[in-house]
Amino acid sequence: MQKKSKESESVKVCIRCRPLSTGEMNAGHTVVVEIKNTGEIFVKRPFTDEPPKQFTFDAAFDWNNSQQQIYENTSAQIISNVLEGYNGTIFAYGQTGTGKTHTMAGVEDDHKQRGIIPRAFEDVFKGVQSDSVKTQFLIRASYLEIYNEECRDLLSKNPKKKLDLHEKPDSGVYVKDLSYFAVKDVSEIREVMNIGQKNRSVRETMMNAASSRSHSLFTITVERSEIGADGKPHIRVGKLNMVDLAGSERLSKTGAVGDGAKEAAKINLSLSTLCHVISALTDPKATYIPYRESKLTRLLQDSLGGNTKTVMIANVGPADYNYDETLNTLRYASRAKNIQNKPRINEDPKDALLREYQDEVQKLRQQLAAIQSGADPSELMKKHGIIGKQVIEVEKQIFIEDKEKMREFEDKLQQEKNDIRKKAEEEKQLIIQQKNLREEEKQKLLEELQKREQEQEKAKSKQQKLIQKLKKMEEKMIAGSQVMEVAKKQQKELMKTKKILEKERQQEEDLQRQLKEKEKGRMQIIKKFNNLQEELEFTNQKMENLWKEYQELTHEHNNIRDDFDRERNDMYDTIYELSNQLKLKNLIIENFIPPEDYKKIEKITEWNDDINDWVIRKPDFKETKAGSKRPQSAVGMKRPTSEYSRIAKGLGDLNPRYKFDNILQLDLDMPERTTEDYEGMPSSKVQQAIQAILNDDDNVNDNIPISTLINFNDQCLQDENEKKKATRLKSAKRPKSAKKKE
Ligand SMILES: Nc1ncnc2c1ncn2[C@@H]1O[C@H](COP(=O)(O)OP(=O)(O)OP(=O)(O)O)[C@@H](O)[C@H]1O
Repeated sequence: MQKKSKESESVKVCIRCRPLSTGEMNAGHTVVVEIKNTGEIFVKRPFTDEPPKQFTFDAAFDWNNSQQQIYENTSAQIISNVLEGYNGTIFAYGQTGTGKTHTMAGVEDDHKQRGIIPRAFEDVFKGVQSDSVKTQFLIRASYLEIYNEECRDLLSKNPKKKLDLHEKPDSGVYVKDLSYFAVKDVSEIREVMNIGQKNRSVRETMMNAASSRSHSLFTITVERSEIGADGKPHIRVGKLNMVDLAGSERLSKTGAVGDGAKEAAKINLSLSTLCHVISALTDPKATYIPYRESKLTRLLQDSLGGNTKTVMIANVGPADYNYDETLNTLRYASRAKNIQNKPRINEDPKDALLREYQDEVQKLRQQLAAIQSGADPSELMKKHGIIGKQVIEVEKQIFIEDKEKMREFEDKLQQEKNDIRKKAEEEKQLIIQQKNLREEEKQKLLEELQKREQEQEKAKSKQQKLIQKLKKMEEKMIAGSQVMEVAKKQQKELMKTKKILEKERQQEEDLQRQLKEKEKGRMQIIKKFNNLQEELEFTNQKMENLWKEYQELTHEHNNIRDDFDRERNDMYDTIYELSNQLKLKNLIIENFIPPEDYKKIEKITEWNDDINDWVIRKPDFKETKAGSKRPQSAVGMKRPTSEYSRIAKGLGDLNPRYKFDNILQLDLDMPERTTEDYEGMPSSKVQQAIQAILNDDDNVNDNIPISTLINFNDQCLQDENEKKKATRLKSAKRPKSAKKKE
C-alpha cells in the first residue's frame, strides 16, 4: 500500500559554475558568468554591450563554494527523505567538461574534494545508526550505465552485457537482471562504487581529459522496518538515484570522429530527449511526454513528473567561448524548475526484501532455540520449510543480548566438541590397554569408537554452522543504536533549523522579486501632474523604459532564435553522423548478406516498444498449419528411414542418402599422373652402356673405351632429357586449378 501525499512539489534546480581551467586561462579566455548567493546567475554575451542574461534558481554556486556546501544545500535533505521511505533523485546535467563527475563523485582520496555520492554514503549510514534500536534496515546498492543507448550493469562480471528495461504496474520501470549488493557499512558501499567506476566508459576528448561517455546511475535502496501502532512490523522503502549524465557536446566544436562521434551522437540524442521531456512536462498544451524515446528518460520517468523528490544540478563553465552552451543549459534548467512531482512514502511494498529476510532469521532462531532445548531441529524444518534456501547477501547488527547469548552458546558448543574428543581419547587408551581382548576385537571396538566420535562431532559442527549462518544473516540487517538517540535528536534539530533557514531565504528572495516588480509597475501608476511639462517628462520617461524593454525582448527573441538554429545545426550534425553509420551498415548488408537471408530476417523481426529495439518475432503457432510429425528413428537405426530408402538399400543402392547414419566417407584423393612409361628400343649406344654396366668391371674396360663411358653418361642423360621433353609436350597435361566460385 502506498501512502498518497496531497502535496506536489517542484523539481529543485541548482546551478554550479566551475572555475576557469588552466588551459582556458592560458588561451586567454575570460569569465562571462556572475553568480549571486540569492540563486541568481548573470551571463554576458562576449564582445557585446548587451545587458547580461539573468536567471534565478533555487540555489546557485560558483567556484568559491566547496563540495561540502554543494552537498549540504542540494542533497542532504533528500538523503534523510530517502531514509523515511521517499524516492529521491539527484542528477547532474550540463555541457561536457563542466564538472558533473566532479560534483557527483569528486576526488575519492581527497576528503574535502569528495562529491555528493560518497557524502551520501556517510549520511545514509549515520541516519541508520541514529535511528531507534527497534528499527531494522536493509541497504542495497546497484550501479549501471547507459552507453550508446544500451543499459549495462557496472557491477556484473560481464559489464558490457546489454540489459533490458521492463515495467511493472506497481513499481514502475526497472532494469531486468541488474545486480544489487547488500552493504553493511560505508567501506562496503564505497567498495561497490569503486568496482563500478573501474567499469565505466570514459575517454579523453578535446574538452575533457576523462570524459564520461555514458550516463551512470548509482542507486541505494533503503528498506526500514518498524513496529507500527498496530504492534506489527511495517516496511518502508526509499530509493536514492544519483545520476552523472554524459555531457552534451557539439560535434562541430569537439571534432569527434569514429567511435567518439558515434558516442557523442547517441549522448546528444538521449540528452535532447531529456530536454524534450522537460519541455513537454512544463508545456500546458503538451499532450504527450516522450519518456519512451530514450533509455535515460525511461529510467528517470519517476524522477521527472513522478513520485520522486528530485534535485537537478546544472553545471556550467565560466568561459566566454562556452557562452552558447551555458545559456542553453540555463534555459533548460530554468524550464525544469516548473516540473511538478508528487512525492509519496512507499509503505509496505509487496516485494520488500527485508520481510523475506526477517522471516528467514526468525526460522533460524527457532531452530537454534530447539537445539538449545534439546528438541529435534528437523521437526522445525518440516514445519517451516527448508531454511536458508534463499540466503540473501545483506547487512545487519545483532541485538546486544542476543550477541552475548550467541557467544555463550558458541563457547558451549566448542567445549562440548573438546569434551567429545577428550572422552574418545580416554576410551581409546582403555581399549588399547585391555589385555584380555583379541587384536581383531580391539580393532573393531576402536573403529566403533571413532565412528561414534565422528558422528557426535558432526552434530556439533552442524550446530556451529547454524549459528554462523544466523550471525551472518543478522549482520546483514542494521538496527538503529540507542547510544545515538541523543545524536539523532540533535541532528533532527539541525535539519529543522536548516529547513527554517532555507524557508526564510526563499521568502527573502520572493520579497526581492516582488520589490523589483513593484518598482517597474510604479512608473505606470497614473498620477496627477501639476503641469503639462511634468506630464510630458513622465511620458517620455515611460516611453524610454518601454523602448528599453522592447529592445531587451527583441534581443532575447533573437537569441532564442539563434539557439534554435544552433540546436537545429547540432541535430543536423547528429543526423549526418547517424546517416553515415546507416550507409555503412547498408553497404555491409548489400555486399555481405545474401538478399534472401536479408529478406528472411526482415520478415521475422519486429520493433519492440518496450525495449526500444528490434526483436525476432515469436512464431504464431495458431497461424501455421500443423506440420507433419517428425519421423521416428527406425528401430535399432540412428536416423529415420522411409520405405523407399529401405527398398533402395535392399537393392544394393550405395547412395549415401539411403544410409542409416550420417558418417561421411572420403577416399584418399590421389594426384593425377603426368609422366609416361618409357616405350620403344633404346639407341645402340644406350644398349651398349647398359650391357657394360650389367657385365663385369673387367669386361667393361676391355670392350668399351673409358671416353665412351664418359660420353655415354652425358649422351644418355641428353637423350633421356630430350625424350622426356618430347613426351611432356605430347602428353603431360598440367592439372587444372580449381574453378573460382562465382
Ligand atoms: N568546481 C570545480 N573545482 C575545481 N575543478 C573542477 C570543478 N569542476 C570541475 N572541475 C575540473 O574540471 C574537469 C572536468 O570536470 P568533470 O570531468 O567533472 O566534467 P564533466 O562535466 O563530468 O565532463 P563530461 O561530461 O565530459 O564527463 C576536471 O578536471 C575537474 O577536476
